[in-house]
Amino acid sequence: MQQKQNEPRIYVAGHRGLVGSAIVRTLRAQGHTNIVTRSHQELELTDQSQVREFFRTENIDQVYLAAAKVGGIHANNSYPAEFIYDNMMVQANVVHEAWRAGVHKLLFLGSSCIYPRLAAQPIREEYLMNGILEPTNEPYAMAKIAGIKLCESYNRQYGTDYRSVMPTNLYGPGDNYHPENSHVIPALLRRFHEAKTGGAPEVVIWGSGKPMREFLYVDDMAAASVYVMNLPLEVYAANTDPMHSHINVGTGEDVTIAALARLVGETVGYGGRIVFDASKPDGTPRKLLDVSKLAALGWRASTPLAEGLRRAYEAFLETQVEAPVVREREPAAVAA
Ligand SMILES: NC(=O)C1=CN([C@@H]2O[C@H](COP(=O)(O)OP(=O)(O)OC[C@H]3O[C@@H](n4cnc5c(N)ncnc54)[C@H](OP(=O)(O)O)[C@@H]3O)[C@@H](O)[C@H]2O)C=CC1
Ligand SMILES: C[C@H]1O[C@H](OP(=O)(O)OP(=O)(O)OC[C@H]2O[C@@H](n3cnc4c(=O)[nH]c(N)nc43)[C@H](O)[C@@H]2O)[C@@H](O)[C@@H](O)C1=O
Repeated sequence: MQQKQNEPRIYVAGHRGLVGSAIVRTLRAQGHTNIVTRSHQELELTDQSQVREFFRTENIDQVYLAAAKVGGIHANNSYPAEFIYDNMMVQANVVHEAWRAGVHKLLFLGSSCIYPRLAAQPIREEYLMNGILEPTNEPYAMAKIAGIKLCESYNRQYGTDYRSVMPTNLYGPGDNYHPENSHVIPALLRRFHEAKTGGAPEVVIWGSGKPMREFLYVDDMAAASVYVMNLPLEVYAANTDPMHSHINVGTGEDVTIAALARLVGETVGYGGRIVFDASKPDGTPRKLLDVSKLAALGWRASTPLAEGLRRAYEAFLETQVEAPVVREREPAAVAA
C-alpha cells in the first residue's frame, strides 16, 4: 500500500490481540497506511534490548500500547506472577524506549480493575488508590496502576504526551476462547455453542451470577482509543488532573452475570438450563465506570450489548470454520 507523505508512523503493540487488531482496523478505515506491527514471536516486549533496537531503527511517531498479559478471573488468579511481571516489563520497556527514541505520543491501555474492589458506583477516575483492590486480580491491577504512573511521570519530567485509557470489560472478534483462561463473554459463547451442538441439557456459569459487569464492544474501544489519542493536547490536559491523567472508557450500563448468561444463550440459540457453580469466584461485585469525562470530550459507545454479542458470536463461528481450535493461549511460565 502506498504511504501518504507526512503521515505519522504508528506502532500498534499487540496487533494480533482483541484490542490491537481492532485498533489496526480502525486506523486503516481512517486511511492510515503507515502502521507498524510486530508479532510476539518477532518482538519480545519483556526484553529491553529488543525493544530498544526496535525503537532505534523504526522511527515511530505514535504508539498504541495494547500488548499485555491478559485473561479472565481464573487466569489472573492462577498465574499472578506472570500477570505482574510481564505487564510491568512490557509497559516499562515500551514507555521508556519510546521516550528514549523521541516518540512524543503514546496511548497506554489500563483496565477498570485498577479501582478499589468496593469503589462507589459509577466509578470516577479520581477514585484510583482510595481503597483495597480485588484480590483475584491485584497483581495485574498493580501493574496497570504503575503503567498510568509511568505515563504521568514521563509527561511531568520529560514533557511527553503519554495518555491512558481505562477500558471496562471488552469482547468481540479476535477474542481468546480458552475454556478457563478467557473472559466471561468468550467463555460463555463457546460453552453455550458447544452445549447447543452437543445437545447438553445444561450450561454451568461460574460463581453466583450476581456480580455486575459493564461490557464494551471492541470496535467501540478501538474508536475511543484513536479518539483520545487524537484529541488536541490542550483539550485532553484541561480534562485530566495531572495526578489522575487517565480516562474511563465504557458504556455506562451494566448487567448481572446471570442476565448476561441468558442473553448469550439467546444469541447462540440454546434452549437448555442455566446452572451456577458457587465454588468458582465472583470477583468484584460491581465495577460500573463513570464515563462522563469521555462523554464531555465528545465520545460515546454506540454498539448495544445484544448487537455486539450477535457480531461476536458470528466471529466465533467463523473461527470454527477456519480451524476448530481457536486462539487458546495458556500462560507460559515466566522466563527464568
Ligand atoms: N480484554 C478485556 O476485556 C480488557 C483488556 N484490557 C486491556 O486492553 C489491552 C489489550 O487487551 P486484549 O486485546 O484483550 O489482550 P489480548 O491477549 O487479546 O492481546 C494482547 C496481545 O499482546 C501480545 N503480547 C502479550 N505479551 C507480549 C510480550 N511479552 N511481547 C510481545 N507481545 C505480547 C499478545 O501476543 P500473544 O498472544 O502471542 O502472547 C497479544 O497479541 C491490554 O492492555 C489489556 O490489559 C483492559 C480491560 C479489559
Ligand atoms: C477485564 C477484567 O477481567 C477480569 O475480571 P472479571 O471482570 O472478573 O472478568 P471475567 O470476565 O473473567 O469474569 C466476570 C464474571 O463472570 C463470571 N463468570 C461466569 N462464568 C464464567 C466463565 O466461564 N469464565 C469467566 N472468565 N468468568 C465467568 C466470573 O465469575 C465473574 O464474576 C480480571 O481478572 C481483570 O483482568 C480485568 O480487568
